[in-house]
Parts: sequence; structure tokens; C-alpha cells
Amino acid sequence: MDLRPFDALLLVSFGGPEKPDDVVPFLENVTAGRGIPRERLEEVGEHYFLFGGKSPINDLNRELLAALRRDFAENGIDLPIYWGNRNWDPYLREAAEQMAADGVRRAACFVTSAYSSYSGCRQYREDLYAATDGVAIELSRLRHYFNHPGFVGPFTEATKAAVDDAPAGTHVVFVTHSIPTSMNEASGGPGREAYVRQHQSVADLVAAGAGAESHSLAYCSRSGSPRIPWLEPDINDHLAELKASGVESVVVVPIGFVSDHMEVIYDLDTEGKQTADELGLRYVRADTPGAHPDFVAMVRELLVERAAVERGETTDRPSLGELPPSHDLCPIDCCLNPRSSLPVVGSAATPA
Ligand SMILES: CC1=C(CCC(=O)O)c2cc3nc(cc4[nH]c(cc5[nH]c(cc1n2)c(C)c5CCC(=O)O)c(CCC(=O)O)c4C)C(CCC(=O)O)=C3C
Ligand SMILES: [Fe+2]
Repeated sequence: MDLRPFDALLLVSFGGPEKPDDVVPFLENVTAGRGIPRERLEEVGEHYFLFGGKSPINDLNRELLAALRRDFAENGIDLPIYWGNRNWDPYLREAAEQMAADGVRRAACFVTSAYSSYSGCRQYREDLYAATDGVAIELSRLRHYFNHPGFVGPFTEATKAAVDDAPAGTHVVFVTHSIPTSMNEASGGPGREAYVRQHQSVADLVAAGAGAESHSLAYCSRSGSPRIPWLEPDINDHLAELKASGVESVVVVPIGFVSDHMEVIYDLDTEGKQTADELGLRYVRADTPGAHPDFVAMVRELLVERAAVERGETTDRPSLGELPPSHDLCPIDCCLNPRSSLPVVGSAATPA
């Protein structure tokens, strides 16, 4: 398999605490200079302490790494895979330095965030720039994959399984991370609202593929000042509205998350489930892709595709639904955040 010009794959993720002593320093990393109210930090810290001070995210990434290495071996790909996080050990900077020491010149980066937003797109590209500043290595962020069959497929399979087991009249609620409405407006470029449009497209695709009778999109994990508008409805409010409108059973599908992060196991499996129990709603949560073989194969396919693009060859760019396959290079004004003007990797010269 021709993977030139790449000589490594870098798995790029958020990072999370692994023990109680990590929790506060991790939260300080995440919120550095971001003005998250202290109240919210204490509350988020409690979510982690409830699970022994350990986030599931690092172990999930270790599983994904192992699955990727097996998939590469089975497909005759002899490319090293590295791992680096934004907010916790192993940090991106260490991964970049290790790659450079190992002689890697050009790495393709797979980010564990499928959609466009400052948090899921530009902030990672800022992190990649900072990690390689002064390090002789070039990084290329692989395209957003929210509408790739390897992402939509596992969600459709999981949702169909849950819907098939559920009583008639079950409503499917798709859930993602809430973000400030201003961040949504800037996602994909000024006024594009790519974040919400991408989620709506995935929700419609998965609902159709799973044979859902009715479906909607809701949000979890809101933070920040209550005076700043964030995307709504919150999942808990939404469950109450559904119940009031006569719904008796829901399947909850966390399409905003590639695996069972803290948001999924706390905000949905713990808090959302409790809300549903109090309302007397049947509540089942569908699986995230995790290390699903089709999701793992997608990472390889995105790498092979981008390598061909970099060599100037024409190639297939699989996508589902009405939105086109996402760009390789982001428009120069993609996912801007008025509070940040840091340099980034992966920008085109032209605006959206
Ligand atoms: C869009 C989006 C994703 C999905 C895309 C992606 O996957 O990247 C995501 C993922 C994640 N967010 C995570 C954790 C946190 N996010 C926070 C804060 C924030 N997230 C935001 C957005 C997103 N976040 C925003 C606009 C904020 C507030 C401002 C800011 O600070 O930027 C805070 C601070 C406290 C709080 O405000 O809740 C924490 C602790 C974890 C780790 C979970 C684990 O440990 O398993 C993961 C995967
Ligand atoms: Fe977050």
C-alpha cells in the first residue's frame, strides 16, 4: 500500500485524568484562561471522582490504538502509530518530539472529534501547531468524518439494534456536546453553522437507517456562564418535554462522541438515565463506535485517501447524506474563536 508522503499516523485526542490526584490539574489544563465558573469545575471534578478519579477516555484510546495496529498489520501497512493529547499525558508535544527523534518527517493526524467547531477542529489545529513549533516535522489533519460510512454505519447498526428491541412508538434522541451558539455560527466559517448542520445530517441518516419512527437532536454537558447562550434543548429538559408529549420510551444515541467518554457515562448513562427514571420513561443508550472494525477501517481509509491526495492522484472520498465529504484543508476562517488568534496547521489560503 502506497502511503507516501506519510511515514506515521498520529492519534490526537482530548486526554483525561487517570487517578484522583490528576483531576484538578487536568481541569486546570482544560480551562486555562477560559473563565469556566469555579462552581462548574467543582461539579465536573465530582463527575470524575464518582468514577474513582479516572476518565474512561485514555483506556478507550489505548483500545483504539491496539485495534488500529492490528488493522494496519492485517492490511499490510507498515506505518508506526503515535498518540498525543491536548490536555493530559501523553501530551502532543511529547509525541511530536518522539516522532522527530524516530525520523518521522510527515504524519497524518486522526482527531477523535468528528465534527466542525472551535473545540473539535481549530483548537486541535492550534495544538498541532504548538506541538511541532521548532520540531522538524509536518502534520496533516485528516478530514472530518461525521458523514463517513465508517462513522455513520456503526451508529446506525447500534441504533437499529436498540430500536428493534424497543416497544412501538419509541422515540430516538440523538445527543451531542452543547457549545455556545456563537461557536456554532463560526463553525465551518462565519455564519456556516456547520456543527449543527452536520449533526442534523448524521441524525437523519442514522434515524432512517435504523427505522426510527421519530427522532430529535438534543445537547449535553453545557458549561460556561448562564448568560451566554449555548445550543439547546438540554437532554434532561428534552426528556421531560418528550414525556409530556406522550412518549413512553426513548433510545439515546450519543452521535457527538466517538466512544464512551465521561460525557456519555456521566451526562447520559448517569444523569440522563436518572431523569428518565424519575419521569417513568423507558431509556436505552445506543453504543458509540469505540473500536468497531468499520470505524477502525475508516481511519485507515482516510489515511490512504489523503496520501493519494497529497501525491496528486484522484481518489474516492466516501460520504453519506446531503453534505459533501469534508475538506482536507480548512478555509482560513474555519471555526474561528474571537478569543484566540493562535497559529494553526491545516489551513487553506482562502476563506469559506
Ligand atoms: C464540542 C466538544 C467536544 C466534542 C469533540 C471532541 O471530542 O473534542 C468536547 C469533548 C470533550 N470534552 C471533555 C471534557 C471537558 N470539556 C470541557 C469544556 C468544554 N467542552 C466544549 C466542547 C466540546 N468538548 C466546550 C465548548 C467547553 C467549554 C469551553 C472550553 O473549556 O473549551 C471541560 C471543562 C469543564 C466543563 O466546562 O465541563 C471538560 C472537563 C472531554 C473528556 C471527557 C473524558 O474525560 O472522558 C471530551 C472528549
Ligand atoms: Fe468538552
